Amino acid sequence: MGRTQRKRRHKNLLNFYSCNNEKDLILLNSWLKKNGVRYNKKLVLAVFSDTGRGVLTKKKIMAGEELMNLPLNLTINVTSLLMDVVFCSIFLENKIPCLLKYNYKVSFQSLMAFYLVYLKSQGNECKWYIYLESLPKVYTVPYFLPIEIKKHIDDEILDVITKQTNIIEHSFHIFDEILKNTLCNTVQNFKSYYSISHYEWAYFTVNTRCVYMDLTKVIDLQNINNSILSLINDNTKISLCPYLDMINHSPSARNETKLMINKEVGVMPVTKIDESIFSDVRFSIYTKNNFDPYTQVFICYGDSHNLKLITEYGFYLPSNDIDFVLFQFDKINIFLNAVSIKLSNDQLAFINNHGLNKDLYIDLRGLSFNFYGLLMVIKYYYDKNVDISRLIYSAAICSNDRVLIEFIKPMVNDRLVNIQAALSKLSNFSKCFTLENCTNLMCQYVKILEKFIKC
Ligand SMILES: C[S@@+](CC[C@H](N)C(=O)[O-])C[C@H]1O[C@@H](n2cnc3c(N)ncnc32)[C@H](O)[C@@H]1O
Repeated sequence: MGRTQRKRRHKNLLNFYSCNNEKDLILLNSWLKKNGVRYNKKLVLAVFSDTGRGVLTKKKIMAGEELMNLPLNLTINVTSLLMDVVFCSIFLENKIPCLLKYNYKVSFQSLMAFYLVYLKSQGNECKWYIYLESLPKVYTVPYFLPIEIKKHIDDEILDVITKQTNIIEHSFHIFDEILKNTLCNTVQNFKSYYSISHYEWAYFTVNTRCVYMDLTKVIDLQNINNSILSLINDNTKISLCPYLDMINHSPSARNETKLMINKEVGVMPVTKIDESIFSDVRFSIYTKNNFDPYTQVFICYGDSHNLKLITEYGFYLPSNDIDFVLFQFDKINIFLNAVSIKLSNDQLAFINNHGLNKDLYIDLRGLSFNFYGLLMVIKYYYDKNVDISRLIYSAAICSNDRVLIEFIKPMVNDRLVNIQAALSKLSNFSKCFTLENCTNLMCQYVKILEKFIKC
């Protein structure tokens, strides 16, 4: 090993420690191997100072290399729920016709969460016990912040939490009623284990760890009327994949997944699926990046702006220049009324038809296209010298009309002052990781708005 290489390795070594001694992870590794997981020999689990637990490579990884692949029956996906006879009988043997009553009423994510609680309630008798034990015990999403802190965090963060709360409470109660009325008498443990806190944990396990998995090539999900899938109002394309879900996110990572189907399994009807078929189907993930020896391996989870990362995954990326501050159309209207501007019906129709009531935000580059277009409609719609439709499309090229920017600055300033006041209130609470994520994002909002006001 040359001097530069030794130095680099030493520097990287400072950023993590290995998980070799952690009981849960040793058990997880041997359980996965026993059940047919194949992962790149260069990879090991480690704890990193900046991201926590993740995956480290001991040797160089080149773009195009497979990171890991696992048999489908070692993932928790839609077929796992459908093949679980006892779980399905909770719904199918019930005092209420729940498939009808709750037709299209819950998301697949909620159903997966309910299934996870069911698995968890089985303790060490569950096939997934070792995997379930290796999962985080708590999540750092702001959903779990105490109410007195939530009162002061920014509206955008609060909006997401409110939506999450509605979904979680609504689906929790539906499943609660189904469980209370089931005639299946082998789920007594589950009945006493099922609680809002266990359901919340399961919901965020699914939220933070699921990967996209499209099984339409192997199962036919069309005729689902008499199956538990008639409850769901979205698609089933998410899955929990042990070990793969140990890989952390980087916005610059690029990767691809694919289903590897060995023998001709055809497209199975929902009613005919059985476990043996799926040992011949494997799920594989490839990276399109190079990773140096003794560095962390990342994949990309999708959107990387901090509002999403904080509220859905519980972490914050510093110096993230894709962050933006949203302004709701309703709030802009309130500002307009305060400065004695009332939009006419024609203006409102134009705004609706052009979608100018959505995606209204300011980022480090300034006003979004829609925000700028909306301001144009407000200011120039009745100007006889202006063709408003043409003008809006010119906004894609040039968006620095001082009249429009100066016009909106008081509203932007109000927003800035409110965030600063909220930050000052939040500074009185004792620090915790989740609160810090929120205040970091709010400081980022301050930076964006100050830059806009100063321009
Ligand atoms: C799919 S899991 C990855 C493994 C996880 N770190 C663990 O300990 O089990 C996703 C979670 O990892 C954490 N995470 C992922 N990427 C991160 C990053 N770049 N920085 C900090 N935390 C990250 C977040 O808590 C996120 O909810």
